[in-house]
Amino acid sequence: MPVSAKICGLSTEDTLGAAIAGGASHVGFVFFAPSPRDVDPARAAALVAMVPDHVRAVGVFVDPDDAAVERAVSVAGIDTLQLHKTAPSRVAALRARFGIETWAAVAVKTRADLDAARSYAGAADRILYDAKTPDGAALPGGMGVRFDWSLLDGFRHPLPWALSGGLDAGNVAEAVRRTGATLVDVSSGVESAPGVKDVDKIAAFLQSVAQL
Ligand SMILES: O=C(O)c1ccccc1N[C@@H]1O[C@H](COP(=O)(O)O)[C@@H](O)[C@H]1O
Repeated sequence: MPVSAKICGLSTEDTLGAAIAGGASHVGFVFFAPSPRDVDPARAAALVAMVPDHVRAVGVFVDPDDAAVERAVSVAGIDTLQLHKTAPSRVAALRARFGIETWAAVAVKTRADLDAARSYAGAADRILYDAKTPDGAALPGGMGVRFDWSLLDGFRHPLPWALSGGLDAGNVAEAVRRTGATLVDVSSGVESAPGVKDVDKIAAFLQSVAQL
């Protein structure tokens, strides 16, 4: 099964170009002020304008209000929502209102955390399994934390899904082998510092994925 990749937290033309040239299926833009990757809708619009039709432009949000999503969709032109810390009813409401593909992030540390995935059946189009970040952390994602991939063993996924959390060029092959993921998502694993994407790391990650 071919594996595709999302490069998340892009904020510059050169790193977005590296993601597209390297074969990313999805590119992500973070709309969350506390994040070092936060982009405003006007800046995101300039970047999304570079994204070819075969690559999806994903907006990453943390329990957003309608106005924030409206700006990202209508001004920036994102075509997929990635929602962290957002209740199933709210995910369903945003998906219905904006009518675009919608992902629900499920933060995983223990097997019990996977139960949350079932509550998104019918509300989201895809589950993004991400590592739970430490209590009190500034961000619910994008911190390079990974979870125990064996927790997914035998789990009956209620929806199509993707894997994220602490992935990088060196571990993505093992992550895919261990979990069977067909879509992987990386942010800090292709950075030289928080919020600073690295074109060589992006290329290396996408090369690792292309070899799977
Ligand atoms: O990247 C961020 O700043 C961010 C902020 C708020 C919610 C999610 C965020 N990132 C997402 O986190 C995962 C994993 O990131 P990492 O590879 O472990 O650094 C990824 O899906 C990002 O989209």
